[in-house]
Formats: sequence, structure tokens, C-alpha cells
Amino acid sequence: MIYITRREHFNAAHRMYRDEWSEEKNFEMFGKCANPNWHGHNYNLFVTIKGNISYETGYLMDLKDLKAIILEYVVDKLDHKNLNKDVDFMQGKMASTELLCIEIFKQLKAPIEAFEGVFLHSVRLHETENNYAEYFGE
Ligand SMILES: Nc1nc2c(c(=O)[nH]1)N=C([C@H](O)[C@H](O)COP(=O)(O)OP(=O)(O)OP(=O)(O)O)CN2
Ligand SMILES: [Zn+2]
Repeated sequence: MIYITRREHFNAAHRMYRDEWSEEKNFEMFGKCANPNWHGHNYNLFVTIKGNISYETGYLMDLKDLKAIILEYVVDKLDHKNLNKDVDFMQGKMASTELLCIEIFKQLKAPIEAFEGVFLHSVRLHETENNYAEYFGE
């Protein structure tokens, strides 16, 4: 069993708030992240797959194929978008690092695992230099 990781990058805007809460309650819970003026992050995404190497190619999976999947199913949907409004798989969800990380994992699992013998191990999402979430599936 070998693990290999591909890093991708996207920029996105968001705001932490709940519509049904008052402005005061949102600020109490989320502080500056509730500011009605949206703010953005430069997200770094690390996708780790696992499986057995083909000794013919030396590859677990061609990283060009992994890149294409991440771009099609995740990055193209998130880059330069508003996470609260524009992203189909984030509709009705809080735009936190944790939930975004879980949803990205769900987006990637099937297309990656369509490759024989390849499994999605984890998704790690860095929101800032200091904060990241990591999800290994259920
Ligand atoms: N559990 C979570 N807590 C917070 C999240 C999150 O997704 N999950 N997100 C935020 C905000 O998005 C916020 O914008 C983070 O930015 P910031 O506070 O500037 O980031 P840093 O922690 O890296 O900066 P410091 O200077 O260390 O505050 C907040 N919380
Ligand atoms: Zn933020």
C-alpha cells in the first residue's frame, strides 16, 4: 500500500453567519468572520490517494489524471466563487473549513475510485497558514 498526494489551490469568498440569527448573535458567535462585507481565503487543498503500485508503470495513479479530477469536480466549482452562494455542493451549509473539507471529499470519492485499485484516503484543506481541516471519510 502506497499513499500519494496532489496539492491544488483556489481562492474563494465567504462569510460565517446564519440568516435566522440577529446581527448581534452572528457577531457574538463568528466575530469578524460574520462581517457582511465578504472576505476571502487562499485555500490550499491536499488530496491523498492510496492503493497498490503498478510495477509496469511505477504509478499508483497518473497524477495528471488526479489533477484533472480535482479541477473538474472541485477547483473549477470553487475558484473565485462565493462559497455561501455560488457552489452547488455547499448549498444550505455553513462555509466552514470543516464542512467544505467533508464536501470536497464526497465530490472526489467516486471519480477517483473509478480507477481500479485506487482509493481516496484523505482530504486536507488549509484555509489560512494557521488553520486546516482533514477528513478521512466515514
Ligand atoms: N472551526 C473553525 N473556526 C473558524 C473557521 C473555520 O472554518 N472553522 N473559519 C474562520 C474564518 O474563516 C476566519 O476568516 C479565519 O481567518 P483568520 O482568523 O484571519 O485566520 P487565522 O486564524 O489564520 O489568523 P489569526 O491571525 O491567527 O487570527 C474562523 N474560525
Ligand atoms: Zn474566513
